Formats: sequence, C-alpha cells, structure tokens
Amino acid sequence: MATIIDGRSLAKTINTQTSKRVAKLNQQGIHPGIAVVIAGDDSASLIYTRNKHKKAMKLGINSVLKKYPFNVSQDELLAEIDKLNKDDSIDAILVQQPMPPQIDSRIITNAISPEKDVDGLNPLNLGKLFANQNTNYPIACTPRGIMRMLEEYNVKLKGQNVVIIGRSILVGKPLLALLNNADATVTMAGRSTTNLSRLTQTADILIVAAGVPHLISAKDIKAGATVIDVGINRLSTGKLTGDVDFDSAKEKAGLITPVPGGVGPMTIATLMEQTVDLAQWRHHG
Ligand SMILES: Nc1nc(=O)c2c([nH]1)NC[C@@H]1CN(c3ccc(C(=O)N[C@@H](CCC(=O)O)C(=O)O)cc3)C=[N+]21
Repeated sequence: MATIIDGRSLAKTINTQTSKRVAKLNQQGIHPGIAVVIAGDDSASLIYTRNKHKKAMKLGINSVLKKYPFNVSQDELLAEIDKLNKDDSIDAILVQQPMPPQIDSRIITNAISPEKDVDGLNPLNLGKLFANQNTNYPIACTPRGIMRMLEEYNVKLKGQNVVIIGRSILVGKPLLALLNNADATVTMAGRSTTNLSRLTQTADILIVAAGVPHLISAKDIKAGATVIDVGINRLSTGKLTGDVDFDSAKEKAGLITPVPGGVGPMTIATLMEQTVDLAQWRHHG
C-alpha cells in the first residue's frame, strides 16, 4: 500500500507563504497581478481558471480574466498580449492551453514578455531552463509543483530511471529539463511509444501526462515506484479522474498522487507563488 502524496496540504503551506509575501509587497506599494487569457471553453481550462481566480483573490493577488470566443483571431490575441505586456499592474500573463486551431500557440508564447511569462513557455525562459541557468526566470507551474512534491517527500532523483508519458511543452518538456538537471535518467514516451508497459515497468519514477483516463494501472508499474498523475479527465458521471487507475496502482506503488488533490492544487499554488516571484523580480530585480 503506497503512501499518498497530499498535494492539498503542501499547496496550503505554499499558499500561506505566498499570502505573507503579498502582504509584505503591499507595504512597499507593490500589488501583484495576474491576467489569464482564455479562448473557447476547454473543460480542464475552465476548472483551472475558476480555481485560480478564487485562489488569487484569497491570497490578495489581483486577477483579471480576458475571455475570448473559440473563433478569436490570432491578431486579436496578439493585441491583447501587447496591452498586457505594457500594463504596469500586470506581473504575470497566462494564455490557457490548448488554444483553438486557428491560433499558432508558438507565436502567442513568443509574444508574451519573458518577464511576465508565468508559464515559462517563452523560448528564452525554456532555453534558460534547458541550459540549467541559476538566474531568476519562470518555470512551467505544473513541473515546478511536481519537483516540489518530489523534494518534500524525499524522492531520490540522482541516477534514478524516470519515465515521462506526454511530450507537451507545458508539462513533459520542462519536466525533462528539470529532472535532467537533477541528474536523473529521463525517458520521454508518448502516443507512438511501442510497448509502453514494458518501458513504464522500468521506471523508479513514473510521471503520466497523457490525457488518457486510466492509461496506467498496477500491471504497468514497478513495485515501490513513485507515480505522479498529471491527468485531469472529467468522466461522463461528472467525476474527476487521472491518467492512472488509482485504486489498483496504489497497491503496487511506493508513493502516489491522487486526482483530485495531487498535482492540481500544486499547479495552482506554484502559479500564485511564481506570480509573486515575477512581481518581486520586476520591481527589485
Ligand atoms: N497555459 C496553461 N497553463 C496551465 O497550467 C494549464 C493550462 N494552460 N490549461 C489547462 C491545464 C489544466 N490545469 C489544471 C490545474 C489545476 C487543476 C485543479 O485545481 N485540480 C483540482 C481539482 C479541481 C476540481 O475538482 O474542480 C485537483 O486536482 O485537485 C485542474 C487543471 C492547468 N492547465
């Protein structure tokens, strides 16, 4: 029976620190602000947007939502980003993924000022991450939150076999860099990986960000492994479930994250923390 990683409790600890930092900055006349741009109504994005807005308000962070219809043009989004880049009350800009098909997400992320790029997706920030630079720059919130969980639960990384399922720029790629920088042996798997189960059974740490409900169950896991479930799938019953069959996997894993209550709350907490980081860096360097 695995130890269950309590993402809610760890997120609460981080949020408490964040609200104290906000109060301190307020005394210096600095009021951290985040803008979320969303086009269309992807369900995971809507859950995220709602939770994020509630949390920001609770921590004293100004939060503005810029909602656009699914058929918004790329130029309209670029104009919005330009405005937010120049807006002194905004420290952090996040454009919800996935973007509609008429939008080239690479052009959008290139347009976000690197100093306000709270998702860490601008090539300048991603490049710093891959170069393992030790300066201040934003890192994708879900990967940063996962690293924090691994650290908190004393999961050894050096020399360990890590398998990441999912190659997205928001999760898989930044995680690859973070874990590689931590001297882990990282394998990136995806949709086209042959014999996925054989590979996942070699993982000391298995990170699943595939967007496929219950892709992974006990038979795919090495006994005692750490299993991190990044999936967030809304079933037709309304229930939220991950990419891992938690009930079977928890019997075989050593450490495991639940959905909900695992990676999700950590993503939000890290987003808030990093919004305050950006405000601090922008005003104090
Ligand atoms: N640019 C961008 N950055 C993102 O980080 C990003 C994104 N786009 N698009 C959508 C996905 C999805 N995502 C979630 C984060 C937290 C919860 C979350 O709070 N989950 C709670 C449960 C929520 C509930 O039950 O309503 C939990 O797992 O416990 C959900 C989803 C961030 N994403």
